[in-house]
Amino acid sequence: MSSAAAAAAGPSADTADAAADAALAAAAAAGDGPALAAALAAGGDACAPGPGGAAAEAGSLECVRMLLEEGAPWNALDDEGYCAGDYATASKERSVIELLMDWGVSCEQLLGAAGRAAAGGGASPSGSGGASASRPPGGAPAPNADYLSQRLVYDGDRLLDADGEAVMMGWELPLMVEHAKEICARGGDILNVGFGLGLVDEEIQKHSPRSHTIVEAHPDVHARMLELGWHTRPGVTILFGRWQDVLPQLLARSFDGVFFDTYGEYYEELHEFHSHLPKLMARGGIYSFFNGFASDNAFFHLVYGRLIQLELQRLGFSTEFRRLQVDTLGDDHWRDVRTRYWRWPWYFLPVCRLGGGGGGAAAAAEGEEGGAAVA
Ligand SMILES: C[S@@+](CC[C@H](N)C(=O)[O-])C[C@H]1O[C@@H](n2cnc3c(N)ncnc32)[C@H](O)[C@@H]1O
Repeated sequence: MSSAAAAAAGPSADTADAAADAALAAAAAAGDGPALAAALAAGGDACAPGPGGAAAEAGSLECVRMLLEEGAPWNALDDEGYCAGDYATASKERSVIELLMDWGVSCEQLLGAAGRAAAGGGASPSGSGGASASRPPGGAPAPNADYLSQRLVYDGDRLLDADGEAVMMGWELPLMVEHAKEICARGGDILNVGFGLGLVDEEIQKHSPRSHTIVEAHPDVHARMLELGWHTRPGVTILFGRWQDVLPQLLARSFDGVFFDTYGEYYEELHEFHSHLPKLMARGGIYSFFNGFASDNAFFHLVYGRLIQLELQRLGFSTEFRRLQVDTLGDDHWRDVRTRYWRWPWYFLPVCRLGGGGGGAAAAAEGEEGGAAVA
């Protein structure tokens, strides 16, 4: 703890200092990150004993900063499966949350850049039913090649892969209704990447866009689209192939609304897709994506939200997240599904506008549901 911080922290600073030293020593001895979570686990007791309040928070902040600077990973989980950010969130220590959030974002940015430079690297999974682990190293051209070559099963209101992983499920319909509403707010030409169950596409159709382009890579899904007659719908164009492969056709157009929801891809693929958006979209156009990154940990999920928000900001987008309520998903929802890929009662729906500015469905909805920036 710096002397300035110690002075500001008041009488509890000495105890906090001692606890911080002990936590730091423990972290150094263990050489791992769980000490960081452990330091905050007991409501911050290890960092800043006492009843809480500003002094305790200042103690926690300095303690966490020291641990991070000593190399404790920001994202290590303790035995309970929680990270330091989860504990800081639970005890509402805003400054500690901010520190961990900023640290996490910086680390992920650096890792991403390093991975890209090495044409490989780790990332976090995406996609509605994205349940896979980190992206395998080696920079394989199609990270979901296995998925794209296996048989899929349409089972009522869900689409499963050969391993029983859910590619898309009907419970997401209320989310897709809102995604469609946002990207169609300006009307015009709409692009959707990833058909799945066609939920978002059915919703897009209800907004009567001037044109509606759908990119889909899986042969079984494409066959389903033809079976359902999507190719005969007025204004609809189906591009069969990976979005990466049909990109030249997409870049020949300009879209007013874009939605991205693939399966078995990773943050790196989303990052790459984003890099094309300024060319793909008309000024004032609205972009959204299925926000399922790191959905097994609330804090990591928020870090990814911030990371993507910053990335889109650099590309000229303003991003806000609308918080939507998700119905309780009981056991019946997950019958025969290998991985329960969603566990939260909320969903942060991204609304990203090229060129910034307000208005649109998101602004209209803000009064109703309350807009939420990530963190
Ligand atoms: C989660 S589903 C999309 C669900 C859709 N939003 C809905 O409302 O039903 C993901 C879809 O993306 C497709 N997909 C996966 N990788 C792709 C890629 N690189 N390019 C285009 N489509 C892809 C999958 O085959 C799958 O149909």
